[in-house]
Order: sequence, then structure tokens, then C-alpha cells
Amino acid sequence: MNVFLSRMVVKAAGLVIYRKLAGKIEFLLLQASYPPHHWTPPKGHVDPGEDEWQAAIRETKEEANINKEQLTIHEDCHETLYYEAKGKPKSVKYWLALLNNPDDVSLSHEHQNWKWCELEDAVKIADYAEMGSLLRKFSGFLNTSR
Ligand SMILES: Nc1ncnc2c1ncn2[C@H]1C[C@H](O)[C@@H](COP(=O)(O)OP(=O)(O)OP(=O)(O)O)O1
Ligand SMILES: [Mg+2]
Repeated sequence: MNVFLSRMVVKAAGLVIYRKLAGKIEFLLLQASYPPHHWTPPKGHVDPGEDEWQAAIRETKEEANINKEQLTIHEDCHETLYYEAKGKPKSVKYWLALLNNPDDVSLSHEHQNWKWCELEDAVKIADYAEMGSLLRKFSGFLNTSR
């Protein structure tokens, strides 16, 4: 991406959180409380003075009430999505993270629901093609690193 474009891009970051339950891997998706009520992993905008890593961890705490200490973040498994949101180019960097204990999740006012989904369901519910590819890639990472 050239310098001009990279300055215009709205940066966001988040964590693709998964848990292992009954031998299955499930991904956490949160549903926006505002239209189009889309489902994404916890994520949000990078604040001034913050980098993407810090934003991913802060947003996960704010949106899903999950602390860094409850997670094992796979620092080497990450991917950035680029799309247009509200007429502006947006980038969202996601890292993969295990929720160590399959604890409850609680929501911020920005979300109205959450779901733990196995891969194929997560791909369907998250809906966007690039998010589907990202989830498949992260799932592949888990299958080869186990
Ligand atoms: N992977 C995607 N590809 C294309 N469009 C997407 C994708 N994810 C979400 N959108 C759409 C849904 C919304 O219309 C719009 C903004 O959604 P989103 O990027 O999730 O940010 P947001 O404004 O809801 O919250 P946040 O503060 O968490 O970034 O983009
Ligand atoms: Mg958000």
C-alpha cells in the first residue's frame, strides 16, 4: 500500500478467540447491536498513541470482558483484512488467541449477542468472504501446530 493510501486507512485490530470444548475448536463471534447487525470477532479502532497489538487487547477486554491473562495469543498467527467501511478504507489486523478456560463472555453495549461456532458455522455467520478465508487460515494453523 502506498503512503498516501496508508494514511487514509482507518486502522482497527482484534483477536480471533477460540476455545477447545469436548475436543472441538470453537470461534467466538459477537453481533453488533447496530445495523447491519454483523458478526465479527472482538475488535475496534486503534486509538492515538496505541499500536494494533495494544488495540486488539484493549478492545477484547472492552467488548468481550476477556483479559490478556485469560488468553494464549499466537503472536505468529495474524492476518490483516482490508475493506471499505462508512466510505473509508479500513484495515483490521487480527491475531489468533486461545481462551485458556472456556469461561463465560460478557458483552459491551456495542453488541447484542455472542456465539461460539465451529469453523463452518463461523464462516457462514461472519459472512464476509475475506473473514471466511482468515478463519480457515487460522484453523489450518491450529491443525498443523497441534
Ligand atoms: N470483513 C468485512 N468485509 C467487508 N465488510 C465488512 C467486514 N466486516 C464488517 N464489514 C462491514 C459491516 C459494517 O457495515 C461495516 C463496519 O463494520 P466493522 O468493520 O465491523 O466496524 P464497526 O464500525 O462495526 O466497529 P469497530 O469499532 O469494532 O471497528 O463494514
Ligand atoms: Mg468493535
